[in-house]
Amino acid sequence: MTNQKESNAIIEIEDLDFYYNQTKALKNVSLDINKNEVFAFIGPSGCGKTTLLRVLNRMNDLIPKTRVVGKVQIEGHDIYDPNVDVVQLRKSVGTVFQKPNPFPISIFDNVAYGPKAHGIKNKKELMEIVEESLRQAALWDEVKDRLNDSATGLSGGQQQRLCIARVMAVKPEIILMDEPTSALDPIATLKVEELINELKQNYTVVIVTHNMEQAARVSDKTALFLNGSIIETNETNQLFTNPKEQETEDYITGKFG
Ligand SMILES: Nc1ncnc2c1ncn2[C@@H]1O[C@H](COP(=O)(O)OP(=O)(O)OP(=O)(O)O)[C@@H](O)[C@H]1O
Repeated sequence: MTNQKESNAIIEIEDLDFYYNQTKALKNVSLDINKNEVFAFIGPSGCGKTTLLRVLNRMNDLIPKTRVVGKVQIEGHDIYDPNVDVVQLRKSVGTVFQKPNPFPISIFDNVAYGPKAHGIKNKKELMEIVEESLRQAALWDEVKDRLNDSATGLSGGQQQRLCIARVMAVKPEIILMDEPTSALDPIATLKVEELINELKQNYTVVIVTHNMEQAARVSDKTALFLNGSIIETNETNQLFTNPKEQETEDYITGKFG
């Protein structure tokens, strides 16, 4: 087992076990993720990638009978401390889901939704946030003349970039992406991948992907999961070209998974 410890970490996970009722879905996971890094979780179906992603903004709290053992720190704070404000946590750790899930309201209102919920009422300020977020999501030029149209009229790829803009509008530190392109065609996928490359200038991105080529294209570091454990964490190009563990080599050469 190879786990990595570094000092510039924005996310620090130490000896984490995660249970769904009696089932242990994550076992003794330790991992550091650095600021402004794109970090990919790969591994076969059911190995715990999504579970770990959801640990990072306490989305698993919504599932009854789940239990976290161990330490998860973000920016030096234990996010499982009972005093943590979970709404604030989810503001600073946003999520983009597998299927684009815009609200059935206008493009503008989708992006303004989060800032409004966090108390911003000034129209000019909201307009600035909406424009900036849509620009950052590489969608502004495509939608600037139809901001009042329903978001459901956008293509799947545009909807996913809108969901990314929606997350960015509340100015998170970290963006979690759970298979963000699996419902998209290759061109829309490419656009989202290009966007991920841009995002790391301002954000830390953690991405779950089934697609090893995608991990290789977009991420700086990768962790391979098997059966709830991390087998290897490494620089992405090292992990794919010169894996340290036999199981990594077997996985990336398609011997299982
Ligand atoms: N809500 C849940 N209740 C009970 N068990 C769950 C729940 N969600 C996931 N699990 C179990 O936890 C384990 C890890 O699942 P998880 O979804 O994290 O894997 P994954 O690597 O993301 O898989 P995939 O690539 O198929 O999405 C699996 O055995 C799964 O069946």
